[in-house]
Amino acid sequence: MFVLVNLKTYPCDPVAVAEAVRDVNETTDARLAVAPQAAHLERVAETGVETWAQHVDPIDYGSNTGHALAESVAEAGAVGTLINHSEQRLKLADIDGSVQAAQRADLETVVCANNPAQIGAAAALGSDAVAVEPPELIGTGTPVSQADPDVVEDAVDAAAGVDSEVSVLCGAGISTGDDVVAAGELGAEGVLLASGVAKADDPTAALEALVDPL
Ligand SMILES: O=C(CO)COP(=O)(O)O
Repeated sequence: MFVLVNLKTYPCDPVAVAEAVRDVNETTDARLAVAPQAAHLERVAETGVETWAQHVDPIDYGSNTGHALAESVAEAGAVGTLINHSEQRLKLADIDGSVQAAQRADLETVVCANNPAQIGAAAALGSDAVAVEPPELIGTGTPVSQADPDVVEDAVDAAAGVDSEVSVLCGAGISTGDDVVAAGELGAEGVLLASGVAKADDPTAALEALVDPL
């Protein structure tokens, strides 16, 4: 299972969480990575953890003030990027452009979507993976894999119907090892999560509990 920890703009210490992710990654067959804010990418990547960006824009070098250029994200140490997170939604054409920008910079891509219908559209854009995250469950602690298992199964079916190579992650409310196991049983190859680690008093303990049953 791929466990991608999104730090959003939570007021956690990104380097401390990155070190926890790096260290727990050494103890498990699961693949762990962390997605800090753009301003923290370099410091996080220097820990040696697998580092992802939270977003890249559908742009190239040039006059694009305030945008996230895929090449700069990669130079800062990111090896992959989220695109179209529920908190950073893009138009379809811009999702397509961001996937192409990320691929130009050799970044792995996960395109997020709110529901299985959007997953089908996202899977058509050539990303490495798609992630279904029902917005109403994000940050609630109520896991999508248990509260709304149909969403995960339908997302897996929708992606497979478009591109059998694209892997499917799920996210929203995931915070325990049981949640991750349930996601896997529904066909997801990984999970996206945030508050369960970024807001934990002890991120290492939270991560250990997440991967323990895997
Ligand atoms: O948005 C998410 C991950 O990208 C999910 O957030 P939570 O894990 O806090 O529900």
